[in-house]
Amino acid sequence: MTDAAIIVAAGRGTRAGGDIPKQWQPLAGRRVADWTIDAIRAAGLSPVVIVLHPEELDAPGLPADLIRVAGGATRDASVRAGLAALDPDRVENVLIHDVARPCVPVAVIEGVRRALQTAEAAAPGLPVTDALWVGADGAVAGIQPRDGLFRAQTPQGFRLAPLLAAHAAHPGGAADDVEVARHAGLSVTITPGHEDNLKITHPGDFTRAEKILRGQMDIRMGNGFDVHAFEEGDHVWLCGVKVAHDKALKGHSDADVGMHAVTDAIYGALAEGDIGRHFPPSDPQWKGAASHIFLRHAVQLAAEKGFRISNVDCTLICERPKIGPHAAAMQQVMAEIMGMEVARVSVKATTSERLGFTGREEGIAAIATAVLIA
Ligand SMILES: Nc1ccn([C@@H]2O[C@H](COP(=O)(O)OP(=O)(O)OP(=O)(O)O)[C@@H](O)[C@H]2O)c(=O)n1
Ligand SMILES: C[C@](O)(CO)[C@H](O)COP(=O)(O)O
Repeated sequence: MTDAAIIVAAGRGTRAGGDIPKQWQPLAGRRVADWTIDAIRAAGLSPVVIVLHPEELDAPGLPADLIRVAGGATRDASVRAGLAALDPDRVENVLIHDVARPCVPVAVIEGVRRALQTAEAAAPGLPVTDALWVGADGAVAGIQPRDGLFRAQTPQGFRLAPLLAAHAAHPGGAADDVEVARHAGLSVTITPGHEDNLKITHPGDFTRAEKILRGQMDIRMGNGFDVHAFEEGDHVWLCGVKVAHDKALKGHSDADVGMHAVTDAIYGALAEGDIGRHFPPSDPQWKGAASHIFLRHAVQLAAEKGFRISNVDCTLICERPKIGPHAAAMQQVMAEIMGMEVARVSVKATTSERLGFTGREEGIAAIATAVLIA
């Protein structure tokens, strides 16, 4: 039995403004929804259902393992659609989260899951700390005691079977799933919420969320440098592309000097040494190996450590062959290997003005930079 998640993302975000619904608007270099999905997946919840507006069911760029479901006209209708996609024989608990809360700290999610070990329902809340007024016509008409009042957050967690029954019995129009659960008589434990777990509701909330996410980011940068000498041959491999040439590059593997520099930049950002440490040249199994094996390993290692590659930039240093005609293809191949957008992969070249070993056409050098973000 597993703990599943439902991310409700079918709303229109009318209060947030903008040309597109808030979940698809940019936030700290990605879309709001991308941050929310990553936060939920990082907590180890599985399966993850995402409830989308019927016209956005084929939204691009979402992880392939998400279960996509069409939502309804209200939040509770969307939650019911998400619940229907879960298998009660396999899912014990379900955590329901607003896509509009992209900065949810993992501790908030863990707090809910921990409480569900004994409670039938649990949700994060923050005690109200400001004085509360009742307003009328722009004036204070009364004071509302704040004792015992909480601001409700998500994810809200429940045993799946009782929550399904609670939603089936509810007349509709609930603000959240805690309201539905309580209507059915379930007891809901309050777990610690967090100020960072704001719900993007109005235009100014994007700036607040961006500050929080940028503050949480772990940004690493690495560089890589590699050189391979020429030998007799009729082509070279550069950044995954076979380029016809009147020489070949000499090396233990396929001698793809550009891909090696990028791979070393990723290892460098992770403080994980270089290719030679992970694929020793003394090991005969790597003789003639295609360099994408090394690059894939570095990318996998980054993912295991919780990093995604934000961008890479590689400069090839040679007089010949001319790189310009092949640069777009090189970027495409490298992006595919790394699972990145092509626009985040740069391959360019320079000569060394006929100076030094590259100038004398004795070999090719490559330098690369990679930025990783967790
Ligand atoms: N029919 C709806 C309405 C809301 N939601 C989701 O419920 C969450 C909380 O709702 P809210 O913040 O109010 O989002 P919107 O409904 O999109 O915003 P607005 O009310 O400003 O239009 C959001 O993640 C939203 O996508 C949903 O899945 N289906
Ligand atoms: C579910 C919720 O985020 C808990 O605070 C909140 O009730 C959603 O309210 P909205 O009016 O749909 O934004």
